[in-house]
Amino acid sequence: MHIEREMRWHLPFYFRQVLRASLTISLPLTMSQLNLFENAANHPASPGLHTIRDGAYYFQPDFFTKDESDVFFTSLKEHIQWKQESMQRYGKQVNFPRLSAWYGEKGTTYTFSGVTHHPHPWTADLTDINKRISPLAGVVFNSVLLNLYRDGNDSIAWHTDAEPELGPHPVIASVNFGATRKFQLRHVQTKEKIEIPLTHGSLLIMQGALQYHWQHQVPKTSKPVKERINLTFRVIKY
Ligand SMILES: O=C(O)CCC(=O)C(=O)O
Ligand SMILES: [Fe+2]
Repeated sequence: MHIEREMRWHLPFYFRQVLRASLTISLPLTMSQLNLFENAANHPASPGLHTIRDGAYYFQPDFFTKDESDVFFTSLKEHIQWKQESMQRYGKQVNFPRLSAWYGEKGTTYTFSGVTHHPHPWTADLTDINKRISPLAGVVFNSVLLNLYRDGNDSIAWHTDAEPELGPHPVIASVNFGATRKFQLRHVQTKEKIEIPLTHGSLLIMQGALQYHWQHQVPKTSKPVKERINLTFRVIKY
């Protein structure tokens, strides 16, 4: 198992635990069992920690139960103050292909496309979700960006979340409710691609160096898909 030296120092508690556990449990396995174990772990969407080139991510397809996820979806859809954001491009104001909202502690402002966003205060749902995911991520998040993808025409283009507000080694936890959409990672140098279907109730934690070496996107799809809500929990330094 190869982990960059730089990353090893920044793996949060949970990742270190999982690494230790997976090393321990793999010891008594026979060679063929080990191969099975590794193949399963190599599937990008299998549950658990994935160490990849220049980074690591943790994925749990059913972190929230179906019932919990149904309740969160309905409640977030209704109570979040969804907004159509837009940006100036070639002298025209262009709408982003999704609705979004920014929530967090007072002071966790976030600047993108030259616009500084002030957060709405945490809601009960957001506090609940934060409490559930924080122990796994090894950090307590102080802000969350929400996106509502209304149908297959909504998307987010290739980008990284390595903004200066997030500090040098950001831990970002992505929580998903509603329709399954493809989440793609692309290595900046090698162009290697990893695809993870983000299912109803799934949790994806991206960590450390990953944001510097990999971009991510949720592409449009011509398949008929229902609405999807994605929450990316972040720690804003302020
Ligand atoms: O919808 C997603 O899964 C990704 C959202 C995202 O990358 C972002 O908000 O920065
Ligand atoms: Fe992102």
